[in-house]
Amino acid sequence: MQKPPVNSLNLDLLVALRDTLVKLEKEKCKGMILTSESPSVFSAGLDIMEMYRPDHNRARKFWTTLQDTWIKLYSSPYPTVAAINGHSPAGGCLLALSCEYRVMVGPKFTIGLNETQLGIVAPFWFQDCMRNAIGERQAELALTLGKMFSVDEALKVGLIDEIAKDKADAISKAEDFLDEQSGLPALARSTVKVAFREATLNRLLKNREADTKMFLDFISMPKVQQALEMYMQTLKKK
Ligand SMILES: CC/C=C\C/C=C\C/C=C\CC/C=C/CC(=O)SCCNC(=O)CCNC(=O)[C@H](O)C(C)(C)COP(=O)(O)OP(=O)(O)OC[C@H]1O[C@@H](n2cnc3c(N)ncnc32)[C@H](O)[C@@H]1OP(=O)(O)O
Repeated sequence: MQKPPVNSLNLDLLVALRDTLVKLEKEKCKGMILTSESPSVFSAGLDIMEMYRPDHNRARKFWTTLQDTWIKLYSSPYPTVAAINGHSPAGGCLLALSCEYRVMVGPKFTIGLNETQLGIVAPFWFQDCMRNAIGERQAELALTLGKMFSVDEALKVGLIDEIAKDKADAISKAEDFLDEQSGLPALARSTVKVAFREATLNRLLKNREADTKMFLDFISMPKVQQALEMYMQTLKKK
């Protein structure tokens, strides 16, 4: 990802990510490493400006493109690794959680689904991804708190799989994971992957329109708009 300054996921970046994932699958990609050009941010999550005083049609397109991107990434037949070389809140954490393996550069960055702290709610499929990675108990604690984990905490709870000392080390560890996968029969590998992920995927696939409506209704609430405005101001003042 290369959208300065913080790889916030706006409609354009989501379209680019989705189209890349579609292309990789078509071209029978053998494996993908998702990382960031920024030296300190993997992705700042959804672009707040897409949710603040939105145009209804654009907001719908934004959300359905996010759904498409997640479905493609989460169900990809080829192996995927997130080399998390910077902070990774909210939607950034979702991207990392949707890969099969996570290597994060330590020690100073943070990762987590922090939505509750912002007065918004992590959608059920964000929550499912966290639950699948760290288990029911830890996911409930993390999501109700909107907890941002340090790299050490993330490793301890199973949110990431390995710590790297810098980006090059993260890429090297990610390549080791892909090398291990490349020795396996591809169809057997992807069938097992999809079987593990099917229930989570189907939950969104069967409820896409309801999920979209919930998002549009939620961001239309004056209280949510106020919370987003205050949050944007805090970020800008900083
Ligand atoms: C009852 C209802 C039931 C169900 C609900 C149904 C649906 C739910 C509805 C909605 C759910 C929506 C889900 C949202 C998930 C998200 O992803 S929300 C986004 C959360 N992201 C964050 O909280 C991260 C915010 N950013 C940061 O913490 C820091 O920027 C970060 C640590 C990433 C980097 O710090 P630093 O390097 O110091 O950079 P700056 O903070 O100085 O930022 C640089 C400029 O970038 C702007 N910016 C940062 N983040 C965002 C962002 N997410 N969107 C847009 N813009 C962002 C920041 O303002 C700075 O701009 P400036 O240069 O000042 O103009």
